[in-house]
Amino acid sequence: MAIAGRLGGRRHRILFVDAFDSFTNNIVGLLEESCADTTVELVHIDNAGFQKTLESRIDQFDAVVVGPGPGHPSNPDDVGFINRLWQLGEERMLPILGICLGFQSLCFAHGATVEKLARARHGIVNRVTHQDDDIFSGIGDLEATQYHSLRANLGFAAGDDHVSWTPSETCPDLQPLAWDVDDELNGPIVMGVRHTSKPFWGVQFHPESICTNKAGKALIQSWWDLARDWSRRNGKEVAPRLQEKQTNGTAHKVGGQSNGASNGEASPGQRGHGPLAEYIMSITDGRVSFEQSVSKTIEQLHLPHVLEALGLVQDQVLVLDSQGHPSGRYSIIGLVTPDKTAQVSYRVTDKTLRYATGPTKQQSVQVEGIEEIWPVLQDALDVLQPPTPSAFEKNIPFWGGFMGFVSYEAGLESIDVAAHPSCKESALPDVSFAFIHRSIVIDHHASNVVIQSLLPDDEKWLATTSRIIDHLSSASGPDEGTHGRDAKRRRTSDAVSTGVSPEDRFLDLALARAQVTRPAEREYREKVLRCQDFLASGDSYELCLTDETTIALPGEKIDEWDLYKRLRRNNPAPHGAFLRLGDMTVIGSSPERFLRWTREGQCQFRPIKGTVKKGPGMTRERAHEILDSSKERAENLMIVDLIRHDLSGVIGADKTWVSKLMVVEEYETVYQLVSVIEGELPDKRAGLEVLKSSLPPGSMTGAPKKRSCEILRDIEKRPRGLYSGVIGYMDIGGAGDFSVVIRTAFRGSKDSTWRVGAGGAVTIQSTDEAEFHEMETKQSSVLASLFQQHKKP
Ligand SMILES: C=C(O[C@@H]1C=C(C(=O)O)C=C[C@H]1O)C(=O)O
Ligand SMILES: NC(=O)CC[C@H](N)C(=O)O
Repeated sequence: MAIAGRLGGRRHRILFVDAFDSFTNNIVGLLEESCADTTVELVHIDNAGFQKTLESRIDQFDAVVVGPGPGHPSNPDDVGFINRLWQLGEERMLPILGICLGFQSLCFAHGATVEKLARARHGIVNRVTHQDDDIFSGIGDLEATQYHSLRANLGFAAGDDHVSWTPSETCPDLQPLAWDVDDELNGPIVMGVRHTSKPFWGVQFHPESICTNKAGKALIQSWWDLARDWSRRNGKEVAPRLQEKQTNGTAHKVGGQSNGASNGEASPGQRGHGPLAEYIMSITDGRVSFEQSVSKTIEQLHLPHVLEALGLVQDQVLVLDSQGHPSGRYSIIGLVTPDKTAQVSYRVTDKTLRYATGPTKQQSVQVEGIEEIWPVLQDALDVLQPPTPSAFEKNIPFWGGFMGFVSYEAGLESIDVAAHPSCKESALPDVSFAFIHRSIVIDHHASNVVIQSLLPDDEKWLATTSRIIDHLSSASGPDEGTHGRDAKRRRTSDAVSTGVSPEDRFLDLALARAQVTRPAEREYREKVLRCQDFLASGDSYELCLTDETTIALPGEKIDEWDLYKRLRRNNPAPHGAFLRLGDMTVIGSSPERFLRWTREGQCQFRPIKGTVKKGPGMTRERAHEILDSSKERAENLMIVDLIRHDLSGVIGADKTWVSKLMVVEEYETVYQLVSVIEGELPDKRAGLEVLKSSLPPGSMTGAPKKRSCEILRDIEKRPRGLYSGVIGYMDIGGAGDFSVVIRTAFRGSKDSTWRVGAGGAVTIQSTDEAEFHEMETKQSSVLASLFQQHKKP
């Protein structure tokens, strides 16, 4: 076996062939971890350059791993050049391991039919039966995750209900090595094979999944040992190359351009400072003040009172509001200052970046043909980095910087999926941020408030703001923003004592004339069934189907702030948002954090997948029982594996871990299943790179992400816009925090129609009826909150 000392820093090379799966980087990480002294290099199945010179390029590798992916091995678009690998001549032969689609393609090339399962197995964790032989030798009991719709049929006699360990007449060259024998509906499914004379192996399951037990890693080690043995015996050892080891799990890309998603490839970055950074600096004549901040302890502070007292609710403003939810700690108010606050926006349809100060739009600048907006934002953050961070309250997550949102379609752009053509009709921005100099951060746990400004000579504003807040905290009543046991009682008493205010009466009058258009049940259920056709054919493992409800209020002047206060009162959630930014107004109460990163370099995703509605007869215990079912767990597992892939593509699999797997959390109207995926960033700038590389949020797409988004676009036939995007901030100190835009209403400032998206993950185990009701539950958690003065007890 290769030992580091003998190799003297030289490394073996494994080629990973990526069929655009969403678990690729997890496999790359597992290979790096399991195969000593090895570098993994990645090529996409459609890489034209690589295909042209495949034979000579393959010679430079010790082994190949052919990965999973959507589709069927008989479809050239799904497998690209994979089928050619099984035809390599004697002189080019090398060890190859196929995983899932790669396994199916091995079987297909050797005589098997690849057919649909009676019921697809996505996110199912099950025992794999093997004979402790070949690559399964010494690995112990194997529990493995499966993500497949198709099966390889090696041609054992129909009706044969017991497994075979010898080749069949149809596939004489393939020896079965493992089976899943527990699925009554599908019967025994072959889970592993080896070629009887060539160094080809394949497994139907996913050894890299978070729910595959440690035998998954042992299997990869065992394969690598056999692969190395074969190479030695056949005089095929490639001289190990002298190479830098890359971060585990972030494979080098081979062979130049591919037609696929960027998959975490580093963007070129900019030399010097770009026009946006210069522009923001010019607003303050190149001066930035970092030291002015006032911190005070307050007992009771009601966020709406702060905004109202400061006169912020009628103009442009950004509020990230934890809405008094026990798990939300901070609320952040970003102030838009006329002629000082740069507002930056970008639309995917015209690829034009626009920026201006404040709503006056004087000095508006347009930059066309923008390739990527992310380096432009990073550049501006770099310029404004505080030189002496110690002058700031360390615990305050936002010191100043960009606050705003990114739409679903901007996320599609980053994975190279074209938006639905009707997107062209929308005038709304896909990326919109304001560079916030003045902000107020309330820490509801520590009961303090910090008033901050990055503007030079801003003492007067700090003093005035401070005085107003002082006055409020001494005068205010019970606080919605407090947490802990009393929070709920206080909220309720606050609500009850409020009675019917004039604002509420005014809102009711306007809302009574609203035209609400909801998704039609029949059509939604048909869409669920269409999704399931794609799940059954192997094109997707999970599809987060969504639709939109519209609330048209033609001719009605509605107070958006009053509407928002209703939403936060009736449906509080930790990631509330009230944004009046550029041409958009947003009111939301999202329960889901997307991604947060700290200045110290920790990052965290918190996907929600699995929802149970509260109601008569639904106890906490019953909700736990339902959320513990294989359907709900499968939904969640797929997203956890997907996010592990997204994150490790940037920071490496060895810096990525899952700290919570499928825990039940309670919200106002639903119970949800939540997981937490964490990582360690190499530097401050990596936060933005992780954000960009992980959009759109996996919990809103399904897996594999790219193919699933294409399918959803063609089924949903509408732009999702801000819904399914993210809202949050990136601060100058290097921290960031974004929530997933769900349970949210938004509209363009010139539109009289509010849009409220809602949906849920469709899996093969879903029923169209239940999916429709899940979508309705989520949609009505927003609608009912807007239309009712107070939530019915
Ligand atoms: C699609 C929505 O929610 C997403 C889907 C969930 C699910 O399928 O259980 C849960 C939370 C969100 O990630 C929505 O709220 O509209
Ligand atoms: N995970 C996979 O590679 C899936 C392979 C194939 N598309 C199937 O669904 O069976």
